[in-house]
Amino acid sequence: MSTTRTVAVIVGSLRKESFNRKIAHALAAVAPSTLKFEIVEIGDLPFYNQDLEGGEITPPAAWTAFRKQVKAADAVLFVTPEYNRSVPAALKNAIDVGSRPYGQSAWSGKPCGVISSSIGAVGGFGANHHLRQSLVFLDMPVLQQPEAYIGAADKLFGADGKLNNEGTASFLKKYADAFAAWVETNAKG
Ligand SMILES: Cc1cc2nc3c(=O)[nH]c(=O)nc-3n(C[C@H](O)[C@H](O)[C@H](O)COP(=O)(O)O)c2cc1C
Repeated sequence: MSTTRTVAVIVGSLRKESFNRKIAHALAAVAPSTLKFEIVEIGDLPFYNQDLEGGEITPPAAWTAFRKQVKAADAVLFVTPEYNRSVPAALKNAIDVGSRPYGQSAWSGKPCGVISSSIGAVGGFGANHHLRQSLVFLDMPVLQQPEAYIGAADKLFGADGKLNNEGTASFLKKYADAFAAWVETNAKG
């Protein structure tokens, strides 16, 4: 019997009707049942500020809760838009918050995947690869193939918020299967 693996899903957009959030849900719906996806919200995390923790100082409760949620997961899936050819500030802040205090990073060693999506044709390639730069330093094994740059995101969903593009649906299935195998190979324990 396969082990159930929990996946912390980090959505880089804070927008209620975010296409990236919808993509995250669409992927979870077709993924193998061994993966349990939980979106970990990042919108209420105060900006990282080293003055707010260390020694006798109690860090913001939202940071502590976020770190705990990420640490509890077996793997991480980032689903993010591209902002000005890079990673949205909210996502970068979440990465920074999770990476501290020094030596206690919540990210360390967790297998992960990166899906980027935008309404443009390039599918968030810039954000995808800027994010990968941080993931190297955070020591997170990243799924390499298939790469996931999903363009024209505004054309993929119906009025009910459901994916209505067959090509994208079958790509997400392929991605989810590869991600499940990657997590199984790289998860600790
Ligand atoms: C501040 C900002 C910067 C953006 N920069 C880019 C960009 O560099 N490349 C791109 O393809 N789309 C860019 N967009 C458009 C996004 O692809 C679009 O807003 C998309 O819907 C964001 O994803 P979401 O639906 O998950 O919020 C930008 C949007 C915003 C708000």
